[in-house]
This record gives sequence, structure tokens and C-alpha cells, in this order.
Amino acid sequence: MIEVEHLSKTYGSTTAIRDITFGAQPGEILGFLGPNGAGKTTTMRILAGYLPASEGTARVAGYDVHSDSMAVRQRIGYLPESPPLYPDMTVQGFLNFVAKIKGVPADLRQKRADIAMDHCGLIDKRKVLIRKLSKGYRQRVGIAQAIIHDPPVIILDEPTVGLDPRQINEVRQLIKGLAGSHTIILSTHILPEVSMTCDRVTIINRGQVVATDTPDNLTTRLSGESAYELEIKGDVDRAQRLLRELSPVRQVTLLGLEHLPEYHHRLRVSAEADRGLGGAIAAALVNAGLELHELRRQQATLEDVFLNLTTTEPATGPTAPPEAFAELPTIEPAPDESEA
Ligand SMILES: Nc1ncnc2c1ncn2[C@@H]1O[C@H](COP(=O)(O)OP(=O)(O)OP(=O)(O)O)[C@@H](O)[C@H]1O
Repeated sequence: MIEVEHLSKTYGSTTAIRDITFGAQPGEILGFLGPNGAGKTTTMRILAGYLPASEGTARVAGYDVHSDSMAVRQRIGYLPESPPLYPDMTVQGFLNFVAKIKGVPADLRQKRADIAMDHCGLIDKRKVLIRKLSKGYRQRVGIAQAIIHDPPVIILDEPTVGLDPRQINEVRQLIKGLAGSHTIILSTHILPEVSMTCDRVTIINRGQVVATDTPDNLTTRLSGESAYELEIKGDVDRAQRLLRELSPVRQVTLLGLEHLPEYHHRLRVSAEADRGLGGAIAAALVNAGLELHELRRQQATLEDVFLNLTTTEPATGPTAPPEAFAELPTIEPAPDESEA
């Protein structure tokens, strides 16, 4: 349903995405996960037909986003990071208006608005001015405008950002309810979002795809990786040095001090593979005269996968971020040809 091949985008001297390839099957929710500045929004705007790629191709339902941009727009519902809403319109008035500019025939507009409001839990708010809605409800209106023309593909850029936990849960349920009959790409840098909502996840870092798989497979793939959490008493700098010298160790992180007695410290050690790591940690610390109070092995989590795949040297990534970058100014902005 969505095929992205060797896509690249440069803004002047900044490479935002570099040679990325991934796809989404009909009916699935694909999470597009990456840290800030990884290139998620850039990719989504290219897919939605709002930004030209520098190289590569992207197809939606078989249509090329560049050469068949109108056909693609009819088949895509796009929720940008900042949803373009008109605050002085009522929910219903706004949705009717969006239906019109998206080319929904006049006799179908009210029906489509009703369906979208129903999907998004907005029936009670239909007569309310958008500016009087809470952020969570505005986000629902943003999703409703994205699905108003019944597109088979929905692209949601950080749909839960800025919402409170209850609103996040409601929006997640709403997105899940849309899957099956729609193919959804959901960009986020929130890990639980991916495990709770997505069938598969593509992880992007510094403009490049570093993994695509189910959340489960990604964590299983790392089953060879091992992590331990430990509590010591004494010289924590020395402990960290000793642990970093152990051959399989990749990272040693100092954790928070909450609820710890004086002079106690908590550390997390991760390594390529276990290879007797627990014993080696214990021996290294105890032989150096440090008190080891606790040593616990941890299972790999999606967070481990994410940190593992996105903690890289800054040398090959995009260049310095620009002062500011363009937000969508209108409901249906013209394709952005500017290379800021
Ligand atoms: N209009 C623009 N002009 C110049 N550089 C840009 C522009 N838009 C994005 N960039 C740069 O391209 C890179 C990727 O940005 P993008 O917004 O796609 O990342 P993102 O993964 O969506 O980040 P976030 O999670 O912070 O929204 C960043 O280095 C960003 O500064």
C-alpha cells in the first residue's frame, strides 16, 4: 500500500533523510519511530505530497507521490504535527468545509462529516467552536479532517504530542479503531506508543532507516544483548571505569539516586552478549574492594533496541538544524518547492 524506495531529501546543505526504504501493508499500523530531527516529518510530508523528494520514489496505493500527486492526496489523510484548524468554525462547519476542499461531492459531505465525527467521538461537540475545545478534542478534529474523504491511507505525525495521559489513551484507541480498514503510518518518538499501537515499526535515525520489524521481533533480535542493573556503595567513578573495561560491555549508565542510602549508586550495564557478564561484573567490583549490594539481569526492551540503534556518533548525520522550518500554513498548502 505504501512503498518508499531510496528516498532522500536535502534542505540546502542539510541532509534530512538519506536513501530510506520501507513499506506498509494494507490494514497495518506502521510506527515510524525516531529521535528529534531524525527525519520523520520530512518523510511524512513527502509521502503526503506536500514536499518534493530530492531523490528516490514513494508510491501510495500504486500512485507516485510526485508524478501522481493529486491521486495520492485523494487516497491519503494527513495529520501534520500542528493540525491546521480554523478556531472560529464549529467542528461540523469545519469538517464540511474540509470535505468540500477535498472534493467530497456536495450530497455526501454531511454524511462523511457525520461518519468522521462518529469515529472520532465528536458527535457531542459538533456545534462547539474549535477554539473552545481542549487540546485532546482538537486533535480528534485533526484526525477527523484527515479521514473525512475516506482515504485508504492515513499519515499521522506525532498524534499524541502534548496530550495528557487520558487523552493519549483515547487517541490511541481511536487510531487502533481505524486500523484494518485503513493503512496507517504513525510517527512518534514515544516508545510505549509503538508497542501499544503498532503492528510493525520502522526506526529512523539521523535520516536513515536502521530497522524495520515487529516490536516483538526487534526485542527478540536483541536477545543476544544483555543488560544488568546493579547497586554499589563507594567510588562510583572507579566502578564505571572498571565496568567499561570489561570486554563485552557497550555502555555503562549512572541511574538516579532516588530511595538509595548515602554513598550508594545505581548503574546500568549493557553489553553485546552476556558471555558470563554477571559473574565478570561481580568479580571486577568485589576484587576492587567495592561493595556490591544488588545485581539484576534485565530483559531487552523496545527501549533498549531504540537506544541501541539510535545512539550513534554524530559524524554521518544531518548537518546543523536550521533556525526554523516551515509549518503547514493552510489546509491544503501548495507543494513546498523551497529548499530552505
Ligand atoms: N524546512 C527545512 N529547512 C531546513 N532544514 C530542515 C527543514 N525541515 C527539517 N529540516 C532538518 O531536517 C532534519 C530532519 O527534520 P524532521 O523535522 O524531518 O525530523 P523529525 O524526525 O520529524 O523531528 P521531530 O521529532 O523533532 O519533529 C533536521 O535536521 C531538521 O532540522
